[in-house]
Amino acid sequence: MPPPRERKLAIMGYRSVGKSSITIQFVDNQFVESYDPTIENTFTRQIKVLNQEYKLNIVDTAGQDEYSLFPVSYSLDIHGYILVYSVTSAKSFEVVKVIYDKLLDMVGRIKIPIVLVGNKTDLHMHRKVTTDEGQKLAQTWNAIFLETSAKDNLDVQEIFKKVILEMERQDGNLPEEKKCIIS
Ligand SMILES: Nc1nc2c(ncn2[C@@H]2O[C@H](COP(=O)(O)OP(=O)(O)OP(=O)(O)O)[C@@H](O)[C@H]2O)c(=O)[nH]1
Repeated sequence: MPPPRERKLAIMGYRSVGKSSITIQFVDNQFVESYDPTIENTFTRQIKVLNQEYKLNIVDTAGQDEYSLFPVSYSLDIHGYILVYSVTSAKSFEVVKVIYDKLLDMVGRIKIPIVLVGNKTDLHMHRKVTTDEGQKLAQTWNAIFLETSAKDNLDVQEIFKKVILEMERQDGNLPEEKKCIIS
């Protein structure tokens, strides 16, 4: 067995979009209904993707708004980013765009593994951001897009698998997706 590859991820987004809930659902398989604003927490979980073990260190960051300075520490030694908004909050969708722009400025690289996540899909009646809007934004970033519910544990694991695959792809360890096959 090859040794686990250690990778560090940051999960960012506006306040109360479900960053901690996604992380805790992934690490502990549980959902907490109460709201406790995060300052900063780091979680660890090992996960196997394509026969390779990964030790993920996940930095659950404090909620940001459009005026927050992008913390310099989140631009160093982070292998991938999970940018979260809530499908019930148009404001959180606007803020995630601002965070993305700051991220690009700080990191100074065009190619960064990013997964854009629209969380809280279980709250159908309160939806303010359509799937199409999320998908289009991710396309402009060349990022991966997922809608999730941390409450229902819907596609939460997928976020972390996708970010690992994207890291490996950008490192040249996976073949580019074939868009067109001519035989
Ligand atoms: N219905 C529903 N509620 C959710 C979901 N995810 C999170 N919540 C709730 O939303 C509130 C905020 O969740 P957190 O996970 O603390 O959000 P956060 O983004 O970490 O918040 P900050 O630490 O302030 O940045 C809590 O009351 C959660 O229970 C979800 O998928 N569905």
